[in-house]
Amino acid sequence: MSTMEVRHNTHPTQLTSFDTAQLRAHYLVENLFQAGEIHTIYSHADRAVLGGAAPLPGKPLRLAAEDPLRSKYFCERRELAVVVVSGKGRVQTDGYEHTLGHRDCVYIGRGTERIEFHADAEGTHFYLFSTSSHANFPTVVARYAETNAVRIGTKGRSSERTIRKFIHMDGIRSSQLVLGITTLAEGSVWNTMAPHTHDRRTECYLYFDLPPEERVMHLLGQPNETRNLIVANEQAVISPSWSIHCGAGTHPYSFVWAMGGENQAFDDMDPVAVTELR
Ligand SMILES: O=C[C@H](O)[C@@H](O)CC(=O)C(=O)O
Ligand SMILES: [Zn+2]
Repeated sequence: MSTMEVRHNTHPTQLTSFDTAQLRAHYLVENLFQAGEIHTIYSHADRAVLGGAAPLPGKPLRLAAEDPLRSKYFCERRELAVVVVSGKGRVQTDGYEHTLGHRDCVYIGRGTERIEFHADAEGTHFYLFSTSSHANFPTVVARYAETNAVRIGTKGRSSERTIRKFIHMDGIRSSQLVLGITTLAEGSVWNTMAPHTHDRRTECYLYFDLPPEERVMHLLGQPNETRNLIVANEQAVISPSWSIHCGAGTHPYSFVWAMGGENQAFDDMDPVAVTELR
C-alpha cells in the first residue's frame, strides 16, 4: 500500500499564531515508516517530496506515481535520493540493483521508470527525498563510510559532529537536490548552532539513530520569533526558506539534511548570531 499526503506552504507570520498541534501538523512529519508500506508527503515548499519505504523481507515495494504528481511514473519529472536509516537492503532502478547498508545513499536521476525497495533485514527503513528535475543525471550510490567527513563544532559547545555531503556541486551531481548526513559525537547535543537561514532553499531534516525514549528539541521560525518541535526518532522537519533549523538532543543522533530550491551553493547561508535569537 502507498499513500501521499499534500502539505501547503505557510507564511512566516502564521507560524507565530500556531499552537503546538498546528506547528506539528505543518512542519513535523511523523509516521513515515509503516511496515509493508510506502508513505510520502508532497510539500509545496519547493515541491519537495519526503517519504518512507518500509518493505518486509521478501516483499519488495514499488514506488508509485501518486495522483498529486500527475505523471506516468514517479521520476518522470523528478530526481530522488534514498538513504537507509535502519537495517539494510537493495534498491532496484530499471533493473539495476544497488545494495545499501546503514546510512548509505543512492541518487536516482530523472527518467528512471521502475523503482523498487527490497529489505534484507526486519525493520529496514528507506528515507526518500525528491525534488523536481528538468535534466537527467546518472543514478549513483554514495557510501557513508567512503564519504569525506568534515568535523565541525567543539566539545566546549557540545556541538562536535561530522558532516558528510553526498549530493552537491562537488559530489554526486543533480538538477537541484542537495543532501548529506550529519552525525553527532558522543557527549555532543547541538546541530547547526549558531543557526542560519538560506532564502533560496527549503531544507528538511530527518532525525535518526536516536533511541526510542530520547528526543531532539528542534528550533524553527524566523530568528527573532522562534518556536520548538519535540522530535522523535525517524521523524522529519520541513523548514521553509525563512526558518532557522537546528536542534539539541537528549542523546547523540544523526540526521539526513536535504535541500531543494534556487541554487545548490551550500555556503549561501545567512548566519544568525546566537544573541539575535528570540
Ligand atoms: O544548510 C545546511 C544544513 O543546515 C546542514 O548541513 C547543517 C548541519 O548539518 C549541521 O550544522 O550540523
Ligand atoms: Zn541549512
